[in-house]
Amino acid sequence: MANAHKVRIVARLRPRIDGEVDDGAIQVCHPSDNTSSSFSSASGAGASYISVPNPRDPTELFKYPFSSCYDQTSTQEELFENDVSPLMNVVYEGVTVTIFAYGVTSSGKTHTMQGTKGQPGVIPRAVASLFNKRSEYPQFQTSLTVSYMEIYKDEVYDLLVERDNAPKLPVRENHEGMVFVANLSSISISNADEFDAIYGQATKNRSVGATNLNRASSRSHAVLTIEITMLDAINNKTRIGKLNLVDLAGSENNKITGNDQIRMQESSAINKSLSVLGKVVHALNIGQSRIPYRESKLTRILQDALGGKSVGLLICNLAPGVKFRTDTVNTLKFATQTKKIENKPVVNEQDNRPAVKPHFAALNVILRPPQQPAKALIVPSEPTQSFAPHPQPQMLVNLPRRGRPSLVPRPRVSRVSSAFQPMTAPLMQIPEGIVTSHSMNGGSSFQGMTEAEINERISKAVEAEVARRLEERERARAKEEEERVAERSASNTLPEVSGADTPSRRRSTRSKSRSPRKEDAQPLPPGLLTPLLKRHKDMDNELQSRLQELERKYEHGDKEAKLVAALSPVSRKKTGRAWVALARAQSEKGDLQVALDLYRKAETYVPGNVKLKERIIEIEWAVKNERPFVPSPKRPKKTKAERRKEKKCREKEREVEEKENPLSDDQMDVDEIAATLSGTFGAEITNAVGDGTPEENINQSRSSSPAKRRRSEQDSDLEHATPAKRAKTKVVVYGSDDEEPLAAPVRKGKRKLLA
Ligand SMILES: Nc1ncnc2c1ncn2[C@@H]1O[C@H](COP(=O)(O)OP(=O)(O)OP(=O)(O)O)[C@@H](O)[C@H]1O
Repeated sequence: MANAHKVRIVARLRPRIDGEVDDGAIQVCHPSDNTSSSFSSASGAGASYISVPNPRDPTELFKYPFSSCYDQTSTQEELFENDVSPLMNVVYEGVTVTIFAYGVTSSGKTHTMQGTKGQPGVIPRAVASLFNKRSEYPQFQTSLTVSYMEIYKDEVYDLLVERDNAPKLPVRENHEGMVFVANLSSISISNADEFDAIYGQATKNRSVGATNLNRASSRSHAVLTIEITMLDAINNKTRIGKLNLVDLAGSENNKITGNDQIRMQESSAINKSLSVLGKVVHALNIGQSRIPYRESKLTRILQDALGGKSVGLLICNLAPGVKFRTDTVNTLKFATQTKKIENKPVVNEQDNRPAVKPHFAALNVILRPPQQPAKALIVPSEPTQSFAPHPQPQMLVNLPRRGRPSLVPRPRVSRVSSAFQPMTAPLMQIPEGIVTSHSMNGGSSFQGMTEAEINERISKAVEAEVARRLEERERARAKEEEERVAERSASNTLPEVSGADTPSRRRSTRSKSRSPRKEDAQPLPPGLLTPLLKRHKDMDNELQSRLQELERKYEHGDKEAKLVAALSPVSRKKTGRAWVALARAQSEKGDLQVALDLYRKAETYVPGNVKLKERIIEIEWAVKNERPFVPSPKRPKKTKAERRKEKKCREKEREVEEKENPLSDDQMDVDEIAATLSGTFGAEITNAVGDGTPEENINQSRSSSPAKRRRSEQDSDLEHATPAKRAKTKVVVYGSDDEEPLAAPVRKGKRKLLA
């Protein structure tokens, strides 16, 4: 599955809840569907769409077509069967699927994802479906694990451990660029009931609080991951499918949530992370080279679902209330942009057959990490905390190395069903020591080792290698010397036969002795050819040993390339630097050939370094032409003042950037998100108004600026507009799937298209 796959978007409008003012202005339209179905999932020109009046201009109607649109009467079952169930097969194909619910606070995200006992949502249905589907894949021995985390105030917590003891978990990236949450626990589950018990308990750990808008408002983003490991014993392969179910916290307008200080802080974190999500989506859409995933933990963790290797489904939840109108428009604009994002899903499958090639013994000895004791099986429903320094890798390493990092934490402790043994074969055919660490650690190449220990091992490896090379060089020199002595003694003998020992004479004598003319053929004195024959033998030996050396180097080079790939960028740089230092020392000593070898070695670790390339070319030239190497003069070091000046310049640039982009403000609230989204998605958005009661509107208009009052009036114009007035609207269609404007129902010639 290497083709691009766009994120699928479905919209769901929830029913009105008690005390809510619903003016019926948000409509779910199914133009190609004349039946009274509560949803439609046609695509193309006849696609269903959500229509919303522009909160600032009642004569304008926004239309948002999506893959499926669910109205207020839709059921949990309909949504699951129509849009979620087909993705369960994709998980069984070994692909990561991410489903996330997005919407303003109280729009029904938790209801859709979690549901209630009577109306179970996407999560319990998906897990039940995954268990049911096991029988459709009899070729696999299947095991399922669950992990569950929340991102609360931009910190990650494990929901499978007691809330009081839950530490903040770090988000890390392994050398494959895959993002994972370190030390996140996961539990093996063998049936849906077991899952329900664990999920029910874990959900109680989630941060929930009451606001004016929702009695049980989620104060965090929750990410539940189900991982299926499928062992194909016949073909000796393992496939891993993942399902990420994400219930995002809702964006909030603090003017109407009535939040206290704690809620305000939560709200600020929620809104900030959502605005970063908006920025990421925007950056992906305009093809920016830098996607700001790192600006929030949420986007880092969702990285794979946004332009990564997974299949994505966004459920866009909408609230019908008048007071949510602006936020609803923002939600729809966000969804419209998200549907343009293309992912490149890949199948996570690995071959378990053991590596054929022998291991690279030397590096293996030096770099092999300490052996870890076998990990105990973890009893389901009793999540234990592992303190292993490094978690399991997130995805299989035989995946293509390009592409964006993976989403979702792979559990730090492998919990396997007792039905079969865990995978034991290395995941990649690279030196054993490296493979072991690589395959057992998500974040580091060397299991259980600190950076200092890794560096120490690297330096030892480098030193050993250099010592070996120097020794070799010495041996070669001694041999050369021996040859020279032998040659000299041979030429000392020759004058007895051929006269004075001038170089030209020596040359001619040698040529004569090699190809004697018949007429010159004379019996040579006994023992005369012995040194020459010895020399030939030596040359043969040398040639042979050089060939062997070459073969060894070739082999070594291959291993080394793998070693380089297994190191983190920092370790690569450090190792490169160590080689350069040694090379420089050799070049200063005048041993250019050794220096050249060492520089070349350094280059394998830092291939893009231009200076290093130049140095190699210079030394190569010097060696080839037997000239002394004179290094090109060093660039003068920058003074403190110059460095300070440069730093200031950089800071100034950053400030300008931040000014242009107000999203970096931690205290951002929903108004700012609206402003950002308006910039991002091309329409002007106002602040949300109150709940529409006359008293509140009066109070609000008294306290607000004239501009805000004007907007407020326009909003209320629309709210109280008659259907006839609303019918006299211009229509703006956002992000139609086929980029064709939908037919405008009214007001000919006044249609605007914002793609
Ligand atoms: N489709 C629906 N049918 C019936 N009731 C619904 C539906 N969707 C939501 N609700 C009700 O609306 C209220 C708010 O829903 P919910 O808590 O799921 O919103 P939310 O988007 O998760 O909010 P928050 O972001 O604040 O956590 C709940 O009382 C829920 O039962």
